[in-house]
Amino acid sequence: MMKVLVMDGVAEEGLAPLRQQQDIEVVIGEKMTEDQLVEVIGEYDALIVRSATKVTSRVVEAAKKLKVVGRAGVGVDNIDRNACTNKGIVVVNAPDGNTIAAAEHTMAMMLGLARKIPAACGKLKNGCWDKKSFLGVELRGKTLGIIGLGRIGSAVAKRAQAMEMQIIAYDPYISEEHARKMAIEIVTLPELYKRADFITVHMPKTKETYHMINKEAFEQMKEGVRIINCARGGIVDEAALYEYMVAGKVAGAALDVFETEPCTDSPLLQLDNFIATPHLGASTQEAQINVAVDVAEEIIAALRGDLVKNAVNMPSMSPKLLAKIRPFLDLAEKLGKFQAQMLNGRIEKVEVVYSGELARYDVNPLTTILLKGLLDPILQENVNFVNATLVARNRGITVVQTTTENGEDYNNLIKVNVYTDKGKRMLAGTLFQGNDMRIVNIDGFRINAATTGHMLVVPHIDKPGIVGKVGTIVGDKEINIAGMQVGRVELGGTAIMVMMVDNIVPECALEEMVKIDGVLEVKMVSL
Ligand SMILES: NC(=O)C1=CN([C@@H]2O[C@H](COP(=O)(O)OP(=O)(O)OC[C@H]3O[C@@H](n4cnc5c(N)ncnc54)[C@H](O)[C@@H]3O)[C@@H](O)[C@H]2O)C=CC1
Ligand SMILES: O=C(O)C(=O)COP(=O)(O)O
Repeated sequence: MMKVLVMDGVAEEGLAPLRQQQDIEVVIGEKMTEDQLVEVIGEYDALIVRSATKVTSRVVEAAKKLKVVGRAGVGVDNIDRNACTNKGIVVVNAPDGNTIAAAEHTMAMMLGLARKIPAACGKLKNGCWDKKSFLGVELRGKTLGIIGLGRIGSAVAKRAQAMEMQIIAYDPYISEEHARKMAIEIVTLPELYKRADFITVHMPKTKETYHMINKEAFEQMKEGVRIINCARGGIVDEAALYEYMVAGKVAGAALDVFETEPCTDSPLLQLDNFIATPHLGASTQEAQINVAVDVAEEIIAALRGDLVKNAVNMPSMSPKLLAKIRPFLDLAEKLGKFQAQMLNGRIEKVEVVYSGELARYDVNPLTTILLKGLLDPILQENVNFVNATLVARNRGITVVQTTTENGEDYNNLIKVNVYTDKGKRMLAGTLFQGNDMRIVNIDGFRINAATTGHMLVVPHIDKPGIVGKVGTIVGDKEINIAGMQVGRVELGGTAIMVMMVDNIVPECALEEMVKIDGVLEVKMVSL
């Protein structure tokens, strides 16, 4: 039975797919300290959190069976991704489910600021009918500066356009074409600060974005600017914001997120023109069901060893791409595993060439799984789809990946050259119609071998008697020979024999074979 710990009040409706699994037990956790989580995490195979639970390196280290951490939401800054990656734990999020909720909350904040609704409401509830103090401004005709034009930023832009605002945006990672299609003007950050009446941020908290809205930024802004942060606490420097609000340069600010959460004692909370909500951007019924369902499906996929769509620490892919490349993933892993058993010496470089139809796809996931196949049998540590690239890099292995339209004689071909301190090995495989996986080349010798079972790979000098002698040794060990292939380039030169056998041939028999005159090397490969 696999156990999933669900924290932070993830919507029950969304957990139904998990509860339907016969072999998965769902445990709803109460709020825990780091120490408490460290104590219990060892029993769990999966953990689901929102933003409150911090999945620190200590928690990850204490995990014994943990395979996946799911974030029922977007931001994963509360999860130590590096620690998870090192340990081969998948981190998944649910990036689409709360976009509208966060965008609508941003609009609510903007309107609340423009019309001072919270302060007016508060005064009225205290028995004061004050019409004079709450003269507002209209959104129509104002310039909205959006920093971070991703899912939420774009959804905010669309809604603000309906309010007849002019939208300018700064996002160094999106194309101008994308912005132009949405009738948004891309500008530099200083220009955005200079022109915007309202500024809203919608990017992750990173080293780059931490305190991005600081004194220096406020200095460049318009008198009377209004600031909204429904993204992450810390993007706006709260001390600087307070200073510029008190000085009157910032006419109003609305924060849904704070550098330290929960936050109940910030001096900002004393200011009338400051609006705050306790990290409610994603808190709609709809969004909570969406993200819970999405994350539950991803958790099931990860626990079953299937590929997940929204992994944040490994190559993930759209269902469409996944459907296309899934059979190639199996082939790539087999090629890696095959090469691992053929190698002599320390791996220095892995070169993967994808050709034919493969040149049209994103082949990064193929290289990752090939590395997993290659490194997992060799290394003591657990190598998987999450940490394979990192493990290779940490071991100083150079990985080169190229694509070419020219598939030689095949519709598709994956060729792997592995360079070690003892030389180079080449292996190529293809997928024929009907997902028939084949090894078609070993070290330059053309063959046609299946990618399952056990095989003896014997490079030798092409001369009579060798195949028979190898076969006799196999037979003496009572091992059945299921099939055989010989690849050679020229008569009397070197050749390769691939003998399919029903069982693993013992080491002592391999030693006997190496002594046969003309045998150059003997490798036992099991796939
Ligand atoms: N308050 C809440 O409850 C919620 C907060 N969020 C937060 O909102 C933020 C945005 O979420 P999404 O739009 O879904 O993410 P996204 O990944 O679709 O968009 C983020 C955008 O920020 C841009 N960006 C990254 N670094 C930047 C930089 N230095 N300067 C300018 N732009 C930069 C990226 O290019 C990307 O276009 C995240 O931090 C997320 O955690 C999301 C949902 C709810
Ligand atoms: O999805 C996000 O990034 C959020 O910030 C939502 O946080 P929450 O799940 O409401 O704690």
